[in-house]
Amino acid sequence: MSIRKPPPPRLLLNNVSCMRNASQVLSNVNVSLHDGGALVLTGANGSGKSTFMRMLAGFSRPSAGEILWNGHDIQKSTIFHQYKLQLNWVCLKHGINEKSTVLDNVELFELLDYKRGKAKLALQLMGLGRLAKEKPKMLSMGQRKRLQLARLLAIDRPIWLLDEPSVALDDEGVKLLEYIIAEHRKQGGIVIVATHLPIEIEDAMLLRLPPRFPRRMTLIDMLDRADIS
Ligand SMILES: Nc1ncnc2c1ncn2[C@@H]1O[C@H](COP(=O)(O)OP(=O)(O)OP(=O)(O)O)[C@@H](O)[C@H]1O
Repeated sequence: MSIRKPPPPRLLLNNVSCMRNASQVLSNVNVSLHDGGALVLTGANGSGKSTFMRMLAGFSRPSAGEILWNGHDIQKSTIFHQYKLQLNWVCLKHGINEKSTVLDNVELFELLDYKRGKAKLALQLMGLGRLAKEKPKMLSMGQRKRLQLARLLAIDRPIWLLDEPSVALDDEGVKLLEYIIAEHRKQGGIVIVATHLPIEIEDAMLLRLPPRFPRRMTLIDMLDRADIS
């Protein structure tokens, strides 16, 4: 009987460190994700969550260690080109074109990905169907976030990098976000979320980054000492 080797993780961070502006932000991070996996990244302000996401998206290079996709180092240019096409990225900067309609803002993303036909449905699912023909200036902050999430659904790439995806969402929006994450994982997608806000993601790995500059005093202690009343 032959024993089959388990498949390598789809994504592996092997002792990864990262510098920003000549100072060490991430040190010796190890993460392994298979299809359908999820990682929730938490930590204090400045602890390196966005740096982690930027590194995975290829905007920053690890200063040590390696990031492997399907067992290949993403820093190799031929691999990186293929790897980038797997990524879907949501962050606090909305990247919304104010001159186009809400629908065009999703369809443009589809077009860049040589896809079409899912934009309207994605907007409807995110509760923006009746705003599809409006300009983004008509959208609230939470609706802008929903527009970003509609893009995720429309272009449907396997690895989702979500930096603070629930900021500005109402309770229903957070439930929708949790729902689309769960559905994406059922299809074998991988989801990495950096967040300060609570989010329910079943069986997600949790990585809490240590604070970079531990505070000796909290703001409350300082106010207490100053005796402001
Ligand atoms: N553009 C930049 N150039 C140089 N250093 C930066 C830059 N942006 C952030 N940093 C540094 O990198 C560190 C990590 O920042 P990062 O944005 O990754 O933290 P974060 O955990 O996402 O924080 P937050 O919770 O506030 O969003 C910060 O302490 C900051 O000093």
